[in-house]
Amino acid sequence: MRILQDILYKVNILEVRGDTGREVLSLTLDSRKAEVGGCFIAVKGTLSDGHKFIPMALDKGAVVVVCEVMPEEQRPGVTYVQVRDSAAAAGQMAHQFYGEPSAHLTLVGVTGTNGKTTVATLLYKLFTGLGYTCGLLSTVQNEIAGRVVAATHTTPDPIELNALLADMVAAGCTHAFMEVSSHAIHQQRVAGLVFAGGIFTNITHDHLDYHKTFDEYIRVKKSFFDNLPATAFALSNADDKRGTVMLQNTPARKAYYSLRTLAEVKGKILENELTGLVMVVDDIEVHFRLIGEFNAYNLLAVYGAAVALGEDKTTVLQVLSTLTGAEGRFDYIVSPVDRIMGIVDYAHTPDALLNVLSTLQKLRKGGEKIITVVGAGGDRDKTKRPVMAEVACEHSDRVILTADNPRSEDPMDILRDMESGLGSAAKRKYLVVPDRTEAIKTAITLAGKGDIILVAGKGHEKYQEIKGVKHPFDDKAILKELFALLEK
Ligand SMILES: CC(=O)N[C@H]1[C@@H](OP(=O)(O)OP(=O)(O)OC[C@H]2O[C@@H](n3ccc(=O)[nH]c3=O)[C@H](O)[C@@H]2O)O[C@H](CO)[C@@H](O)[C@@H]1O[C@H](C)C(=O)N[C@@H](C)C(=O)N[C@H](CCC(=O)O)C(=O)O
Ligand SMILES: Nc1ncnc2c1ncn2[C@@H]1O[C@H](COP(=O)(O)OP(=O)(O)OP(=O)(O)O)[C@@H](O)[C@H]1O
Repeated sequence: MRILQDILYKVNILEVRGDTGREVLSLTLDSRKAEVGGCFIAVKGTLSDGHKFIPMALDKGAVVVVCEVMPEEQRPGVTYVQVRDSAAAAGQMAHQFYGEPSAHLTLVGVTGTNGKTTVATLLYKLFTGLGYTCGLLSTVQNEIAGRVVAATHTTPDPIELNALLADMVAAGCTHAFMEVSSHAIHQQRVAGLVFAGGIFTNITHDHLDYHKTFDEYIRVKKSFFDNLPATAFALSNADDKRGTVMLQNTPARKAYYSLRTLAEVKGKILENELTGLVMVVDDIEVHFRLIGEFNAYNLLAVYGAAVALGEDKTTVLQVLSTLTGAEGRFDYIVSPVDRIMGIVDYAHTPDALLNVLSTLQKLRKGGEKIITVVGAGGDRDKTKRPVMAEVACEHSDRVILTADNPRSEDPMDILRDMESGLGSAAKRKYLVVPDRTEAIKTAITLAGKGDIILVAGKGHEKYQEIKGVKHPFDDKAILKELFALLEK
């Protein structure tokens, strides 16, 4: 039983009209999901204002309304709570409603433009390998002690988030690892959570459709660290230009990881091959199965976090050395004929694409060609489209520009935006093949023995979203099917 005044315990309240001693059966931010006996929290969103939907929530049986602006007319029998910030209230109320689950877990949040999924997934695998029962909240999927729960967001809304954390506590989890997107920080989806640690991977040009300026994007990410408790650790990448700024005002225990400078967690790459990485970490030489310099950073972040949580260094490195990464992140298959290497990677930002391509360039031994299949998403930051095409052409031997998730946009418009970034030198390198399956097929036709095909942008996704409809689509499965045809 949840009593309203208990759930409101940490909320900054301006005014209450009605009974706060009443029971609340459910919480929702969406009037369409309001239930009899439940509480509707009205939040001002990016498209509309939840306050408009208060009557709808009440018609559906809600008995409590939490809002920033008191409605002019109030219905009898309903409790109205006016708060300073309803998005923050949603986080704090959900945390109380679900029994403060994060306080019963060692919860670590990972934020940054790239690497969140890889780092959170590696942490989940590492701590599971160390013998703990763990939970994971990631873009690819959520996991509760090994049970997979589909993910809708990188970071779910505060109500779903706290419900998932409560499920983890109920399943006996002691640790939880979660991605914290910049949208989530800005919309206060993590308000009220008790973090044991926060990790910063890196920050580059992305999500400017939402955050408008790079400075604002940095400010939002930094606020996650500003709000960590003093009992938590804050671990940042010393080699990222903004790595120090991120931790500037955090009350948490600060530590840095680095491949290039002095830091608490110091790593050095000895070998970087298609078979894995050999690194020296804290004077111990280790072979890792993950590939590429950016994964060296991810591994250092994971190692640093485990050490900050008091785990034994040698045991951590032993388990880490056995792990593979997350699905669709530098995921590869090799064709049975001609040993063409097909790599599926979620790189959908210029920086991530550059990272993958530079990694591949460093890893090739001889004259293997790199053939890149890449597009850009519709209804998202348009400025990155020409840059993605430019990066692809500059760092590959051949490029096939194709559709990603065009969403509501015409794929040809997106492809034209991409082409606008290409000068005359690139003209001989690229082809435009809008159909993604055909584009992958074209790449295979162009590939010779030992060549590398990078299919970038969609990673683990199992669909392609065209005109609002999600069609089944799986880059890795298509590569596999087409590779099998080479045998016939
Ligand atoms: C732009 C954005 O982030 N939107 C998120 C936001 O919605 P919003 O606040 O803008 O919603 P809105 O449509 O303006 O409505 C305002 C309020 O009215 C309510 N409403 C609306 C209609 C109605 O009939 N009744 C009603 O009560 C809504 O529930 C909402 O509370 O809050 C919702 C609840 O938390 C999210 O589901 C929604 O995610 C949308 C679907 C989305 O696509 N978000 C993406 C961009 C996102 O969050 N991505 C990041 C990862 C980014 C990355 O790293 O790649 C993520 O963490 O997943
Ligand atoms: N530390 C890193 N630095 C730069 N690029 C990285 C790093 N780790 C992974 N990448 C690249 O970025 C892509 C996205 O990686 P990952 O999914 O781990 O990041 P993310 O932050 O979770 O992104 P998203 O929130 O969009 O899922 C990977 O497919 C990989 O190519």
